[in-house]
Amino acid sequence: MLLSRALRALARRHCRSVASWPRALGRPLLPLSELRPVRQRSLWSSTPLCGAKRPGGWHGGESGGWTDEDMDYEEDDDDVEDLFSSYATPLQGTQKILIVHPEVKWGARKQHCTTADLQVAEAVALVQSIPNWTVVDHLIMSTKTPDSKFIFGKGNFQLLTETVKGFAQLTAVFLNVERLSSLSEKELEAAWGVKVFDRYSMVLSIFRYNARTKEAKLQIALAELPLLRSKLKNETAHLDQQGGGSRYIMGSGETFMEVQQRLLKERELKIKKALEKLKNKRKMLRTQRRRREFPIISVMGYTNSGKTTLIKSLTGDASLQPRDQLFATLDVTAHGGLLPCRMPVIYVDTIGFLSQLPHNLIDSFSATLEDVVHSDLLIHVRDISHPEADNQKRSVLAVLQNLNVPPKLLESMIEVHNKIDLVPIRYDSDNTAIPVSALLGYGLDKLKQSVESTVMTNTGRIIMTIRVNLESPQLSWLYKEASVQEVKVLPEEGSADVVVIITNAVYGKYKKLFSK
Ligand SMILES: Nc1nc2c(ncn2[C@@H]2O[C@H](COP(=O)(O)OP(=O)(O)OP(=O)(O)O)[C@@H](O)[C@H]2O)c(=O)[nH]1
Ligand SMILES: [Mg+2]
Repeated sequence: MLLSRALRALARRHCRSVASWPRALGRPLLPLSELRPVRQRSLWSSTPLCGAKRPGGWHGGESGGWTDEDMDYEEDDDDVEDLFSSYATPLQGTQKILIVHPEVKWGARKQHCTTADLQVAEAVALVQSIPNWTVVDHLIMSTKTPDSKFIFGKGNFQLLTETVKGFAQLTAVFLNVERLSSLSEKELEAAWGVKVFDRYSMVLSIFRYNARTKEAKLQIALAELPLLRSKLKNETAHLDQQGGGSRYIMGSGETFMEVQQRLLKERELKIKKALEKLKNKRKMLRTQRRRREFPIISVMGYTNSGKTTLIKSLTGDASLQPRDQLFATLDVTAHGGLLPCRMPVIYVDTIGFLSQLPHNLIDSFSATLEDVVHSDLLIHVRDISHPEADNQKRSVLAVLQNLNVPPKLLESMIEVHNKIDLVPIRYDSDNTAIPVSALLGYGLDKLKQSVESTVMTNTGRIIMTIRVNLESPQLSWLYKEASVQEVKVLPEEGSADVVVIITNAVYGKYKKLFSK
């Protein structure tokens, strides 16, 4: 690694380089060549449901409202592309990035639950999520003034500037802080002569790279608005210094600042309106699923914990593409599966969580997470081999709390301890959590049993035997409205004993229709 003389001095005196840190926290990342974007069009995948017969209307049915094409597209695609592309973080080409992690050693801003090394490791994994973005080196540098314009004290900042300038090929610096003010960003870029990222703009770049659907693109466009607003503030301040920012534009009755603010407001309204339309559509899809009474199981957890891999193992859906990459899944997709009792269920794959994500970034994606709130069961997937597993759990639970998930749903949540194949000793979870390896298929039977019993309880379903008259439409009605498990024909009596999984409401309807 190319270390300038200044950097070596700096590393010796003021900071620790973590160049030896294992990639992606101990697990080798996939070669970059394998990290290509793959369009995930898997909602209601056409993969057979573990060899079972699809229930009527499973793949579209009479209402035809079951595929992600429905969420995907209408006449105003051009508008969305316009909103998405008119402000782009620099994605093209190769980026060679120096990661700088400001470490606060004392006071209220000190992070107690984690270490600087682990935070740097996550920053490395973030950068490496985008193909052709590489980490040139990473530094941990202490600061007593993390909120100041230059983040570091004068001496450290000077040394850091020399270091940055010592890297001939460097294209960007990633300062591992939640959010830089646009003034700081501008001044740091001026001092270092390269692009400067904070966590907000880094995560947005990854989102941009992975966004495929209209909804994801609009959410990103919304999340970029605060950046545009603070940039505008800076530009106007700069123009004001030259006496231009608050001058009226001829004939318009508005100043430059006012025109720009108005355009941003219009943009925001347009994005929100388009998102609202999609939200209504999502609601409609949910209602349709409900009408068919398939239980919905949302699989959520920290990014890269193995959510997509787990759903792939549970459903056999070959179209799912798990990747060793942060935020590989940006769009909520649904996948049909069968429980051991052969009841069809829907597994919903969700966007991963990340600690220290600015609130408005989460807010922009909250519509996507609404499906979580409306599920019948939550599965929390944790990468138990990860050194930050406990902190990750805390972050996930904090976000769930903010989403106003009903307490009953939270209490019945199943915790899955994934990646046990990476834990060197025999793994036994210390509580009710279920240890699995989604990749190798360990522990899945126990998980399915637990999912089945919790889904039954949460949705008020029961297994019962109903005697039906074979001359009446009772049996075909049950096939349509409930989940028929077994039919034992009694030829002499012209009837059959039918084992069904049925909700109380549907059983009530059955009795009303067929009891004499
Ligand atoms: N060794 C091992 N690797 C696993 C296991 N489960 C998932 N992985 C790997 O972990 C990486 C991330 O898996 P994903 O399923 O994409 O994780 P995710 O939670 O969906 O990630 P995001 O969509 O980015 O939030 C992939 O490289 C998987 O192969 C497991 O049980 N054992
Ligand atoms: Mg995923």
